[in-house]
Amino acid sequence: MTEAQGYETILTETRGRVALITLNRPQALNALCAQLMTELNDALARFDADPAIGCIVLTGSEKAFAAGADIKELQPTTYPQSYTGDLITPWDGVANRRKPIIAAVAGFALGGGCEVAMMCDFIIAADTAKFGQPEIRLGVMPGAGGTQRLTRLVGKSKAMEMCLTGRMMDAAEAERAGLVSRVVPAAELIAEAMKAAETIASMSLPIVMMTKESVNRSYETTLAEGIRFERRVFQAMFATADQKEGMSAFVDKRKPAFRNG
Ligand SMILES: CC(C)=CC(=O)SCCNC(=O)CCNC(=O)[C@H](O)C(C)(C)COP(=O)(O)OP(=O)(O)OC[C@H]1O[C@@H](n2cnc3c(N)ncnc32)[C@H](O)[C@@H]1OP(=O)(O)O
Repeated sequence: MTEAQGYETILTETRGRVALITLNRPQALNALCAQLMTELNDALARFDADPAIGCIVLTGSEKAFAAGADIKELQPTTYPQSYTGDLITPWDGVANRRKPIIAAVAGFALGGGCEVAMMCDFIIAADTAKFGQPEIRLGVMPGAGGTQRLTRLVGKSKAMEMCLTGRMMDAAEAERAGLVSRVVPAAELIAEAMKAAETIASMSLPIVMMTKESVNRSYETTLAEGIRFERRVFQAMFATADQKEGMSAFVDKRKPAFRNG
């Protein structure tokens, strides 16, 4: 079902328990202007809060997932405006959602576009995808988490090279480096991302959310703390009806019917 929500820079659609958000500024290669980020955040918050939605797919166009922050908007910004306006902090809304978000990337994912893709829980790339942090060529550096998330995903050497030279990585290199979970033919990108999202959305929502939170914890804490966190969350899962249903269904040789409780 396509929904008219009054957005101008994104399109939203729901298919069963999956929400599909498409960045929609084709004339600017989906450059991430303030309005687009506000609309994206609003849509993500709405789907995150909607109990009928179990997973979100975020995509762009064939030519560009997003070619970065909107350079024309940023160009006249002064330091006081940048500091007091805290321009990039609203972008954190993408990373702070509790339901899984899959980035389906075709074409350019550059600068802020690469950073938004990395804020998602995993990236499925079309064979046309190109990733890069070219900010240095504009006289700045990544400012929406790129120096941190890229380094954690691909390691210091490759992250340093990409941030210092602005070199782009193609889809095959991105897969080898661990930036993307897999590469698919461009014509199959949305179908593959939707299939993965439908699989996730068919699982128990509380268990999905606890799993996402636990994996993310590995970025933020020591191994010992992370394992303690995982242990507590794992123990709590035995208080859910879906744990009983999932394991009973296995024993009974039938498909589980999760009730998200
Ligand atoms: C600073 C922070 C926090 C984050 C950032 O993301 S800074 C931006 C980083 N991104 C870039 O530097 C990429 C900029 N874009 C390009 O280098 C090229 O557009 C390209 C290599 C992605 C594609 O080149 P192509 O020749 O195929 O297309 P263009 O004619 O260059 O672009 C078409 C159309 O889109 C406008 N465009 C592209 N990217 C941006 C952008 N990031 N911000 C604003 N506008 C962008 C481009 O100006 C052109 O529009 P006009 O025809 O109206 O000039």
